[in-house]
Amino acid sequence: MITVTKLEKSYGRLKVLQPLSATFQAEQAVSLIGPNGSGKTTFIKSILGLVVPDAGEISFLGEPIRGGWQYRRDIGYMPQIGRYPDNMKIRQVFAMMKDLRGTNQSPAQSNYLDEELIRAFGLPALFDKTMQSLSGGTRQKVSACLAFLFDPKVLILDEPTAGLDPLASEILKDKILKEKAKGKLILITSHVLSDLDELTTDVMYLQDGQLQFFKPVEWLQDITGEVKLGRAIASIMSNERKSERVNE
Ligand SMILES: Nc1ncnc2c1ncn2[C@@H]1O[C@H](COP(=O)(O)OP(=O)(O)OP(=O)(O)O)[C@@H](O)[C@H]1O
Repeated sequence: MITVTKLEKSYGRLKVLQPLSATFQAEQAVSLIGPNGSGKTTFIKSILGLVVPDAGEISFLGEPIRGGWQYRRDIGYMPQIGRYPDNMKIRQVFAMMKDLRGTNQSPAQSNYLDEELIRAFGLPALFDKTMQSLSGGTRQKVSACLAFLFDPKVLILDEPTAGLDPLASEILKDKILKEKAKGKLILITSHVLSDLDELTTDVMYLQDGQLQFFKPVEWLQDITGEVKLGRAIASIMSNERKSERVNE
């Protein structure tokens, strides 16, 4: 569904993505994990066309994305920090997004809106609040609802539960599981690995912009003997550190 080939990105002298290749298929829920600054958001933004890579190629459903934007209609994106016009009310943000999507869309496509999460979060009661007046968590809820709104084939979620209260986190995780069951491709980053346990089919681990591994979660569980993602990753990382010390 998405193929990334030898992707590279630097900011000045800092190599943020070393040549990185990966293929993502429908029905996968890929957890993109790595330390702060390892290049996860840069990788995601490259797929979304928000960061222009220095080298390499990304294709979506077999077509290179370079210079194109139509493919973005098939991707729902929840950014780490959503930015919205301060004075716009929540209802206006949703209306604006629907208007933008409504243009050049066939009636059949424009009819289907997934507003389940809007109701589950109780957002209609807050529709007349302006974006600048919202708490961080409520702003995150708006971002989440927009990612799911147009029933996209792919969901890219950057730290989706950060800032959400426990109930909202569970509501969002249930929604992600539901969309996963429909066979969508889900790409998700989080530092809260316990949030990923139920969801993950595959783990992509980045460090210093380099892909350390991209494997099914069962592989990770087998080689570490750990069921929980957090423990499995910790086990791999501490073994790597030990072997680095031996090689020093
Ligand atoms: N626009 C930019 N200009 C300069 N440097 C940047 C820019 N965007 C990202 N970087 C740098 O690239 C590196 C990777 O950043 P990125 O946001 O991709 O990491 P991350 O793995 O998502 O981190 P986190 O877990 O903290 O969200 C960091 O060192 C960051 O400072």
